[in-house]
Amino acid sequence: MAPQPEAQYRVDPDGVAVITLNYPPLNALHPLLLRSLFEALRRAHADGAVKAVVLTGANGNFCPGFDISQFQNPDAGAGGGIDNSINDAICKYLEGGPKPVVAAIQGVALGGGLEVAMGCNARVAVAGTKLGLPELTLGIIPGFGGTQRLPRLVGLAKGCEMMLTSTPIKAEAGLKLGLVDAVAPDVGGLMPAARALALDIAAGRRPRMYSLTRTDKLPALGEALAILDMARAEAGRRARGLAHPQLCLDAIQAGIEAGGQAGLAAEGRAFAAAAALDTHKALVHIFFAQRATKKVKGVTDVPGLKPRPMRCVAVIGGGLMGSGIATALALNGVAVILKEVNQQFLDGGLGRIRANVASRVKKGAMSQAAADAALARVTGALDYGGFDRADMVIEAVIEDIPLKQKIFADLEKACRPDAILSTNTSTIDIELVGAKMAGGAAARRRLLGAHFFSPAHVMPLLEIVRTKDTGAQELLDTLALSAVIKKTPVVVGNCTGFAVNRVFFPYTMAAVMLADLGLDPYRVDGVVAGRFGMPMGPFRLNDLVGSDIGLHVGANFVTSFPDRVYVSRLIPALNEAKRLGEKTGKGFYKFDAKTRKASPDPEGLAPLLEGSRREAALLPAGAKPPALSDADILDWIFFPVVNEGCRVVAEGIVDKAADLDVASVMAMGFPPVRGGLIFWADLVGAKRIVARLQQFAAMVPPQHAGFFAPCDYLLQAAASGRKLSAGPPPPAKL
Ligand SMILES: C[C@H](O)CC(=O)SCCNC(=O)CCNC(=O)[C@H](O)C(C)(C)COP(=O)(O)OP(=O)(O)OC[C@H]1O[C@@H](n2cnc3c(N)ncnc32)[C@H](O)[C@@H]1OP(=O)(O)O
Repeated sequence: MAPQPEAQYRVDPDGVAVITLNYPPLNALHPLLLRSLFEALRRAHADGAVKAVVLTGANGNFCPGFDISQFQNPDAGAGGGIDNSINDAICKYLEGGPKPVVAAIQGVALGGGLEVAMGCNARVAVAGTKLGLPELTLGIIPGFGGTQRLPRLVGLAKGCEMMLTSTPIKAEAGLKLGLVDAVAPDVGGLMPAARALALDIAAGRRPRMYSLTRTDKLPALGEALAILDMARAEAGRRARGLAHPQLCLDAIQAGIEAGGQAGLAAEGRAFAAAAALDTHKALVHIFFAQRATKKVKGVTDVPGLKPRPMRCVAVIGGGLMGSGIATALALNGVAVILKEVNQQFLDGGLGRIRANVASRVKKGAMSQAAADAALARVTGALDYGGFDRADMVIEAVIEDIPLKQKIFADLEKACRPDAILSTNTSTIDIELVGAKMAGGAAARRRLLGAHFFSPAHVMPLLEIVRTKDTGAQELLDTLALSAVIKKTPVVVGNCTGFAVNRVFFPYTMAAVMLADLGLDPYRVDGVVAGRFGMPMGPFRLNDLVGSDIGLHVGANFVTSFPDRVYVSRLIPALNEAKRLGEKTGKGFYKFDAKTRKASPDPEGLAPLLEGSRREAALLPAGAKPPALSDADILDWIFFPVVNEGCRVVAEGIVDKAADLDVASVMAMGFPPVRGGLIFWADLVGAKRIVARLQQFAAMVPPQHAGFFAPCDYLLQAAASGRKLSAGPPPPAKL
């Protein structure tokens, strides 16, 4: 039976009523839990035997905030049903009731969880507890009084910073700032400390504090307004064009100018305004989609199937990818064998791992002792001796099919029969990689793709590629490993480019087509990055990846999907001119030798563009480039991407459409505020996308029209009104 939200109530002999939030796993504030909490508080205030109240959480945790699933519940109403009645109840029963209330916090107090705690008269937290208001990452603002109480407890500048960055702080920092009143060194010390504090307040031995009406941490009005102005400018810079950070600051400002109570009313209005925006829906979707990637049909739901520990992983190839993968493993407690073909390459790979780890120490992300421990987990190897220790192998050599085939044939002999054999290829068919393995079905069970994104120790996604033969056990083990190394996994099917690269090949091709039509590449990049919110435009991305790699990878798509690729002279011309991008100092852009900063290079690019345009002949001789607006440019580039995404969904390459949303956000930088590729496409509407694709197809010579041809899945959605995110309809019953 599903757990029921409940605030448990008991009164101890010392006169302390203990109210325990209980809603597994983490005690999120479901509306029923809130109702039960206020009911328990009413009881405590009415009970003559109760002197004081301690509010705590079950399941080893205090509270991660309002139950986010309520935002997706159509019966809950707008904004999950949150209205000012909750703020009124916090004021009446937590902060201002007849008995003092002390929060006893462990695990996390986030969002509404921290807001409830701040509504108490004091807070005690276990060392290491995380405290924060991350609502902005969900496209909303704190709605249980956080915009008012946090600045009054920690100061205006710090409060704004905590809300705008959504970054939690630890209890120890909270003590220094005044967010908590005491820190218990361990869980055992929590309840006694909270109980003693509550009784002290009840007996008048300690003052009873009301954070909503405190002003001692607030600066004078002029200074406060200057801080808010700065915060607005910073929010504008960080969250380009987004409304909810500004709404959050509006609510804070209202409270500074007119007092906490007026601030609560303003907060309610600002919350409702933020909750009505698509940004909020998109970010909530990404929150759950990201967690759902870990649940894979036929793998994580198989009764009795348990992940095996991956204690030692061998990485073959110490280049940029291999050393990044090895770094990610070593940093997270996994022993690594790094194999290279000669001492010079091995030294290079080990050096890169050292540099990756050192940079984390330099940034303050880890201690030198932890860095030393991570490096001690890495062993270099020039042959397969010792590979019998490996629970898994990740091959990360160059994209050369015969070389990979030889490696996998060798691995079959060198590794234990239960070891997982994986390749980090970004495009090559996994079955082709394992084609020379002798072991038949048993060998094919343990073969899979483990596709990392560069730099592998930083980028958060791991694409796990299954063939039709990959075993559920091996997939489960790899999913578990991804959790150990803190990557979000997406399990995908085997095809050219898998999910991520396949969906994004039209991104560059559509952009190159625009350049061949006479549009300025720098304008295109500006629109895609500045207006749409990608981290960089397609031409700048080409320079980051390298024109040589782009050409090589692009060739795979030309072979696999000849009906819908756009082949131009432009990228080959860049290769011939040695304009490979950042690594040669020039590509579409030129790069400062010292700072590596990119700047446009229209003169250098002009001859290449002219040559490519001439050869492409997309326009009749002498015709002017089409007058495309910024919105047209975005449609031109992203609708073919959506179209390919629809094919990926329809073919079952992803388990569910939301997996593609997560993959597009985490690997390609698709703006999370748009909810990922397919979520965004549903907001735009299949009908409009089809109409635009057909319009674009008519603008180019017939031999290129296939690039824009809508796939069946998209056409059917446009005709039926079915959501693209719904996945392929089940086969009709005979
Ligand atoms: C009015 C108010 O101001 C509005 C709000 O409070 S909005 C909510 C604000 N709070 C947040 O944004 C915090 C969201 N949660 C988190 O950041 C992380 O879950 C965490 C840091 C608490 C824990 O992280 P981690 O240990 O990696 O576990 P994680 O997998 O994320 O969560 C465990 C489970 O709890 C669920 N969960 C966590 N927080 C939740 C929440 N606030 N509501 C509903 N479910 C939640 C997750 O969906 C997951 O469920 P699953 O096992 O079924 O997939």
